[in-house]
Amino acid sequence: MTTAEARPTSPADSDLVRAARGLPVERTPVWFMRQAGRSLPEYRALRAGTAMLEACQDPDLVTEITLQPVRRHGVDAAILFSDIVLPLVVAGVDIEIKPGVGPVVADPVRTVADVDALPGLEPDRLDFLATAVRRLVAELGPTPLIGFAGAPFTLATYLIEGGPSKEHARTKAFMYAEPEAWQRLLDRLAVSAATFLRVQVDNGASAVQLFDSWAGVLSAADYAERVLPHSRAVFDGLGDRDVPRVHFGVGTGELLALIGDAGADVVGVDWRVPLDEAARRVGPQRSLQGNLDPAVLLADRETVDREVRRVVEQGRAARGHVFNLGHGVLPDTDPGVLTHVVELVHELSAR
Ligand SMILES: Cc1c2[nH]c(c1CCC(=O)O)Cc1[nH]c(c(CCC(=O)O)c1C)Cc1[nH]c(c(CCC(=O)O)c1C)Cc1[nH]c(c(C)c1CCC(=O)O)C2
Repeated sequence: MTTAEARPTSPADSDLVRAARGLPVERTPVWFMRQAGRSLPEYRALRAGTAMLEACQDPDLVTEITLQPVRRHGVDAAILFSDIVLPLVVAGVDIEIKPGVGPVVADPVRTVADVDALPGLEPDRLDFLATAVRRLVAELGPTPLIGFAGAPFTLATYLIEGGPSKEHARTKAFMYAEPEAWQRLLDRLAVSAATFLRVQVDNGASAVQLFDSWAGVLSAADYAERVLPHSRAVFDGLGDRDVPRVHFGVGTGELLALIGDAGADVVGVDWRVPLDEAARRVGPQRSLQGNLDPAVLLADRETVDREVRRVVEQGRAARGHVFNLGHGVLPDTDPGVLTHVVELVHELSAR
């Protein structure tokens, strides 16, 4: 890269991949968790009449929905339109995503026998995923596609609670009461998450993100002993596939160093810890992703601009910075504000 006009010619040389590896970039790359979704009228139109988990298994819909925010906002990466529970659904677990609620499990995992009865994920059931990823990579050209999976702990919370929950009390109770079955459950979830990620990378995804959204409810000691080894197993399941690995959870301020140690090139940070402080906690060996509060996008333009500037500034303390929100785009976000944030981040960070 010698001139300011030089744009990436391949996903492997994109600002997203470079920032994730701590290499110099033309501009701070930006994408948004949940960038494909209800904030976009074109998404709502396309999804009308199709259940979420059906849409995720239709390569035409997956391709189109994944591309929508790339076209509209000019973000620096696409993220596959899918869901963390999809590997379970494909394996045969009865789960429904209820609009406005989240994943609901028909028969929650409550006993050791339930753990042992969980079906495994056969890779040959993922042809739809391979097809969608290949099509996307062809359409995206130099823009990288981020593949993802849910981490074992966060998936276990849905399986055990039976749906979304605040305290995750049943999950923790099971973790303490049945340590061996807990290990087996998280082992199995790690195997299927790794299978899901490998199909995405082997068909052309340029980076992966492991979502451990609810890991922040754990103490550092419990996380380190009872959860981290299984998340590490997911990353290890990628073998020597040379794509950057992002690891994200909400409320993980006290866990940031451990989240990195699980095998990440990039640690995702929510809005609670400023990025300069997060950089101190994570250390100089990893890049950071985040961390604008998604609620800021509902405020006035001055507030949005001030907060975006702050995040870009504080992000300079990190080895590399991928601009994102601290969690997913809220459904009532004005998509025009998202486009504005992309432009502003690029303008503030242009070399
Ligand atoms: C916890 C979690 C889930 N799913 C996911 C997580 C981890 C990220 C996070 O912490 O938010 C991951 C996810 N889910 C979705 C994506 C697509 C890619 C993206 O644009 O980020 C990703 C990366 C699509 C989706 N997943 C879901 C939607 C909304 C469904 C719809 O449009 O009808 C989308 C676009 C459904 C879903 N699925 C889940 C929830 C909590 C919900 C929201 C329920 C609701 O509020 O209606 C489980």
